[in-house]
Amino acid sequence: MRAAEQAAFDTGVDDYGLMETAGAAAAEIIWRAGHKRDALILCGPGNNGGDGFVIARLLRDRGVAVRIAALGDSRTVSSQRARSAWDGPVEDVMTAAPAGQLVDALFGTGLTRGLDEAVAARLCHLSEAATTSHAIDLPSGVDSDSGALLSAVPHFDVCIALGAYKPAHLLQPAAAYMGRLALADIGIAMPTEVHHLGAPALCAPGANAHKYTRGLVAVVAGEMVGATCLSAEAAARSGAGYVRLIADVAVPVLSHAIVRSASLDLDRAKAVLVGPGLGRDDAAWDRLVAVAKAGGPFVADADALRLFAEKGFGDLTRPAIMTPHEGEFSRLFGDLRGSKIDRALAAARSSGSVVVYKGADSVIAAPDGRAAVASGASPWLSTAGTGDVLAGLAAGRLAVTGDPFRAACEAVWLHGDAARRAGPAFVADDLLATLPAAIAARL
Ligand SMILES: NC(=O)C1=CN([C@@H]2O[C@H](COP(=O)(O)OP(=O)(O)OC[C@H]3O[C@@H](n4cnc5c(N)ncnc54)[C@H](O)[C@@H]3O)[C@@H](O)[C@H]2O)[C@@H](O)CC1
Ligand SMILES: [K+]
Repeated sequence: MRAAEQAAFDTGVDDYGLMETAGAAAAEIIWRAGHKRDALILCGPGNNGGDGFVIARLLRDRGVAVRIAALGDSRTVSSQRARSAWDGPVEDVMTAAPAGQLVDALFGTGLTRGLDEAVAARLCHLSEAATTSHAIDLPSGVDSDSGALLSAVPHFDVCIALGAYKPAHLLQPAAAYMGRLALADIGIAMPTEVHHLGAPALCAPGANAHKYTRGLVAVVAGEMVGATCLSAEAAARSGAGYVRLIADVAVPVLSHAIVRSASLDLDRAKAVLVGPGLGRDDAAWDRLVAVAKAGGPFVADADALRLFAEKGFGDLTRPAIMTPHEGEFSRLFGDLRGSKIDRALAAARSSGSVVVYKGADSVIAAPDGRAAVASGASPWLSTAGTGDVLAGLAAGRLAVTGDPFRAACEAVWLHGDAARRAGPAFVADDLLATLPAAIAARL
């Protein structure tokens, strides 16, 4: 963000002009949400506080009863200018009375440490006392680059991101405190490769499609066929044309459309899934090695990730996609530094695989530096078997598209949307029923 701002300054945009633009964009969003409800604007010492002074002036010009409470003096040139354009009184944050709307312009991207305990408590109190609370750029107390909470932060109704989403807007734990995210355009082009995962555009099969052109997915079973079956069923509903389940043991209930093979028959497979229900014994490792040695694109999940973490990749073909949760990720890649986005990108770069680093904030990272973050997933997804469904979907979309990053993004989106459609308290099997509607919505 700082580099993008500097690039704008280099082309003649001035610092204060940018603050006026940011303040106007934020004021417009607040106005639409709250209209003439009275507002208390909390202004910090830096440019975030400067934005607050601009917002206050513009809301007052629209007839809103606005009060300002500042945390000390304004210390940057632009924020001093914004403050001098405000001719009303300035109260003290520690003593100001609450209002119907609270606007937090204490600290933004310049935050370097947590707020003083008393200030953080005051922010929480004033926010809870308001009907609507807005955070300008970021909730004060949130670390912009990692999404960590450096001090107590209230739950905001709206967070107005200025210019671009920062990692904290998408990553946990911070993202849970943002409420509705609003992106304010301040006319700065962001060179970032990190995106909020958007809805994919999917294609229906062409008029001449047949099952092989739509993609054959081979799903490799092992010890626990239940998990493998969930994956296979998800792959069968992913848009792929053919699912072959490779299992040399009896398989309980399965759609009749899923074809079984006792041998490791990967013929015509456009994608292979290995891991869910695989087991971790020598036979499981042999199967995994056989899949990797076959050389085609494959998705590794669950036990396959555990086995790779134990035994290393050696000179085996790397998975096209890996889908680790937190524990699997750290076993595979160790303690990497930086935000979850940084860690996912480092893992993708070092492994040469697309990495879906799962969680409440799943990060999809590609070896070439692209990344997308899926935030706002249903917390009901935290139930057994949903990972098997995601892995099946990823393999299915890989067979359809042939593009690991795109496939992983589509799979994560469809998985999240299927969960949303399933409502509360579903079991992983229920996602199979809502997947076709999730796909239909994206055609
Ligand atoms: N030209 C620009 O740089 C623009 C910046 N904008 C706004 O400016 C913000 C960044 O402004 P700043 O870099 O001035 O930083 P902030 O306003 O976020 O913070 C101000 C200063 O407070 C001090 N500080 C940090 N943590 C503290 C703590 N816990 N307690 C007490 N003091 C603390 C630091 O010295 C920091 O530089 C953005 O989030 C955005 O809201 C927008 O106005 C758009 C234009
Ligand atoms: K803020």
